[in-house]
Parts: sequence; structure tokens; C-alpha cells
Amino acid sequence: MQTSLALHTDKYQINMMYAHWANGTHKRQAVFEAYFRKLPFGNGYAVFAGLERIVNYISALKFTEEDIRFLAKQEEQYDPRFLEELRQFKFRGNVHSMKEGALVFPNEPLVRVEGTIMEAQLVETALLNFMNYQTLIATKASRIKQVSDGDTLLEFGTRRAQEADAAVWGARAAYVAGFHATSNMLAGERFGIPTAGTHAHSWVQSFMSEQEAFDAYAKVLPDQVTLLVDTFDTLESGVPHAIKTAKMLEAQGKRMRAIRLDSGDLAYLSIQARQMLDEAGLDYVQIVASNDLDENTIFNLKAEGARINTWGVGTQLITASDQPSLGGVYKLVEREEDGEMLPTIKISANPEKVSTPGKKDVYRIVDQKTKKAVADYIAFPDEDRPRNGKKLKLFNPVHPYLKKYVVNYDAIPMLEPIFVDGEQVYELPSLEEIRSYHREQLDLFWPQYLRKLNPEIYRVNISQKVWELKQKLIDSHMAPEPEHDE
Ligand SMILES: Nc1ncnc2c1ncn2[C@@H]1O[C@H](COP(=O)(O)OP(=O)(O)OP(=O)(O)O)[C@@H](O)[C@H]1O
Ligand SMILES: O=P(O)(O)OC[C@H]1O[C@H](OP(=O)(O)OP(=O)(O)O)[C@H](O)[C@@H]1O
Ligand SMILES: O=C(O)c1cccnc1
Repeated sequence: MQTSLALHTDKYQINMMYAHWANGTHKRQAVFEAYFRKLPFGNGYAVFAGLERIVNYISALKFTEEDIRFLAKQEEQYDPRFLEELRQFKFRGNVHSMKEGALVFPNEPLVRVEGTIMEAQLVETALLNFMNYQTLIATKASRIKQVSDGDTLLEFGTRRAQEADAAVWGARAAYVAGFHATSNMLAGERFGIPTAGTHAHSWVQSFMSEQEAFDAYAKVLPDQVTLLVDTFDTLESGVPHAIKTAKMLEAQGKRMRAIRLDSGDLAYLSIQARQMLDEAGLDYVQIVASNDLDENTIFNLKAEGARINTWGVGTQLITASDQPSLGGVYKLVEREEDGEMLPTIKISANPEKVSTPGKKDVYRIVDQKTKKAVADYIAFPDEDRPRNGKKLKLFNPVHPYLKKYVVNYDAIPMLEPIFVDGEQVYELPSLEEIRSYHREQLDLFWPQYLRKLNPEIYRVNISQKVWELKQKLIDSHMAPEPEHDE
């Protein structure tokens, strides 16, 4: 059982909770939605991840006596009765969420939290922390997967990850998006992800000769032999020594698995090494490559004709180094006033940052004939559900004259109930189920939305009612126009 992360939150959440409590407004109901505005890496989609961690966090959410003592020491001098309220705290609200592995898009609710303003406010920070990081890494991994042509992908990032949690949950996110194994043993133990590994340069350096090092390794682990061949000179020394070790194994009826290239021109070296292995009758020995790889280097190496079967990807993946954060936000969309739920909006001078008011559902509209997704459609829960045969108007929320109608479609509800009145109603799927759901999700999209470079923009549309409410609230917050010219 995971320990409580109740204080894994920003101080301003506690201060707002306190102020609501002191004001007597802490029990009012509120609805928040988490979403991002911009896709990372210029990708055409993101891969939603982080739900399992969010579910574990909310289920275990409890202030320990130690937490309470820490809070009592703060300069805010919280009223002891507030601290008593926290001692009794339990999340009693509702959560709806996208499933892990889902393809998700900007400006659609990914997680929806309904509860008292106090509990919904508390969970914001941790929820965004988990969702933003894991979704970012799953998306980066998915880009790498897209260029890998079914080759084996190994996650090697732990040494460069932003600390332990990032390594372990990042390894899981990579696996969700189609990586095959991780070098992180803790991730293997915790999540059942297959583990894999070769050996380091230090293994070779710790012997008098490269040959001795290779042979010693092969004697101990004859069924798991992947030899790192670049410690001294890949083609002059490493590959010839590896071939000798492979022949020694063959004499014992064993087959060496692979060699690993970790520096130099990986295209050239892999082509040369492949030829040397083949000429030695070792066509079954595979080639693993590593060294600061990402989707672009892998794509180029393939275009250059590299003969690489397995890619070990570390730093660039686990740190999402070309875009190290996803800007997911958590916005209040409804609040209770005199027992009634009222939509609320956040206005901004930047039109992209104006929030969409009201509690909303998300449907994926799938063409019945092609079985491909046409758009995501956001509507209020009390609207007529989009359903096959019922003409659905899809219009661009910024340019409403850009519209089209669909008739023969399936409308798949994307937000699953996860907690109802604080009770977990969602059974967490196995990682294998999440991976296969992710593959099904990819199958729903035409390739133009999935390509790495300049993908087509997938439509995320809001219903007429949502659009009208948004316009109304924007207007109501605008300064009135002057009656006469000044
Ligand atoms: N043929 C190739 N085409 C495109 N990129 C390549 C090719 N071969 C290697 N790379 C990439 O170029 C970069 C080379 O990095 P760098 O110069 O630091 O490595 P190196 O000098 O070969 O090895 P070391 O890690 O020992 O310094 C790596 O990101 C590697 O993946
Ligand atoms: O490059 P990454 O994608 O992060 O993959 C993992 C790297 O980690 C190891 O070496 P390390 O980087 O520790 O040492 P090196 O740079 O000297 O090879 C391994 O040999 C890879 O090169
Ligand atoms: O097993 C490997 O080859 C490995 C693992 C982590 C980092 N670099 C390489």
C-alpha cells in the first residue's frame, strides 16, 4: 500500500482550503477539468497516462499525524479546528478520466473532478504532476515507436531521469506506448514490465583483454549474451572478438543474442558489423544500438540503411529533452451557489487561454464505414447524447462557419467513471490491457494524424450549447460598450 501523499501539493491549495473553511464555503460543490492546450513535440496526438498513479494517490489520500504537526508549525497558524477537519479528511467526490493509453488532444477534459471545493482543490497539484509527466513520456515514447517499424525498443533512461519516481513511472509510460522492455529492475518488479540488459564498458575494462571479458560473460550467462563492442575499436577489435565468443558458444550448442554498438557512426558500423557477422555464419546474431537516440536519429539511421534490430533509448526519452514538460492545467468549470451549480469561466487576453465553462463529457466520433475517428465532440452531460443516425454538427469553435455534418457514426464516451462518492468504481486494467487499448486507439486514426512531422490537426469540437454558453459568459465579463463615441 502506497503511503499518503497528502502534502504533495502546493501551499496555496492548503491556504485556499483554509480560507474556504474559515469562510464557511469549503463544503460547496465544484467541478474541475484537467486538460492541456498544446501538444508536445509538434506531435499530432498525446498518449494519456498517469491514471493508475492518480487512483492510488486519491485512494490513499489522508493527512497523517506527522502531516498535521507539520501544518501546525506553519506561519499561517491554521486554526486547530481546521487541522481537525484535515485529520478527518477523505476524498468523497467523483472522478471521471480518460483511460491510460487513449489518444488525447488539446482542450478536451482528460480528468474531471467533482467534489467539495476543498477536496477538489487539494488534489490539483498531484493530479497534474502525475498526468503531465506520464502523458509527456508516453507521447515521446509513442513517437519513437512510430518510427521503429516493429523493431525492439528498450527503455534505458534511469541514470538520466529526474530522480527515482520519474525513472520508474517513465519506464511504465514508455511500455504503455509500445516499448518492449526496460532496464529498470524496480519498474519490472512493480509493474511486471519485461526487463532487459546488456553489459557496460566497465565489464570489458575490468579484464586484461576484451576477448577474456566477452568469454567470461558468455560462460556465466550463455543464454543472455549481448556484447558491447565499442570499448576499444568496434570493427577492428570488438566485432572480431564477439565473433570468436559466438563461435565458442556455438560449440556448446548455444547462440549468442546480439552485439551492442554505443558510439560512432551507427549506420556505417551496423552495416559493416552485419556483414562481418553474416560472413562468419552468424546471421542470427542481432545488432543493438544505443547512444543518445531519439525518434529523429532512429528515423535517419533507418533512412541510411542501418542494420539495427534493437534500439536502447535513454536520456532523450526519459527527460523528454526536446520538450521537458506538458502544460496540463486544472480549471474550475462549475461551482455551487445557493444549492445550484453555475458554470464559471476564466477569461484571458490570450483567446487560447479562455476556459470552456460547464461540466463536460467527451465523445470520440467514429465513422461507421471507415471505422476511423472523425472528431472529438465535447457536450454537457444533460444534452442529448450524440448517437448513430442523429445528425451531428461539427463546427470550428473559433470559426463557426467552418462546419460539417456527420450522420453514420459511433459516439464513444471517453471519460470513464473512476470514483463515485469517494468509492473507486474503476478496476485498474493490467498493463497488457492498457497496451492493447493503446494499439486499438492508434488503429482508430488515419496515418496523417499520427505522422511525426507536420501531422494533420485532429478536430476537437464543442456542441452548439457549449459554444453558446461560452460566448454568453465571455460577453457577461466584457466591459459594456460606451453608448456614444468619445
Ligand atoms: N549515421 C548516423 N546518422 C545520424 N545520427 C547518428 C549516426 N550515427 C550516430 N548518430 C548519433 O549521433 C550522435 C553522436 O554523438 P557523439 O558524437 O556524442 O557520440 P560518439 O562520439 O559517437 O560516442 P560517445 O558517446 O562515446 O562520445 C548520437 O546521438 C548518435 O545516436
Ligand atoms: O544514451 P542514452 O540514450 O541515455 O542510453 C543509455 C546510455 O547509457 C549508457 O552509457 P552512459 O551514457 O552512461 O555512458 P557513455 O555516454 O560513456 O556511453 C549506455 O551505454 C548508453 O549509451
Ligand atoms: O543494458 C544496457 O545495455 C544499458 C542499460 C542502461 C543504460 N545503458 C545501457
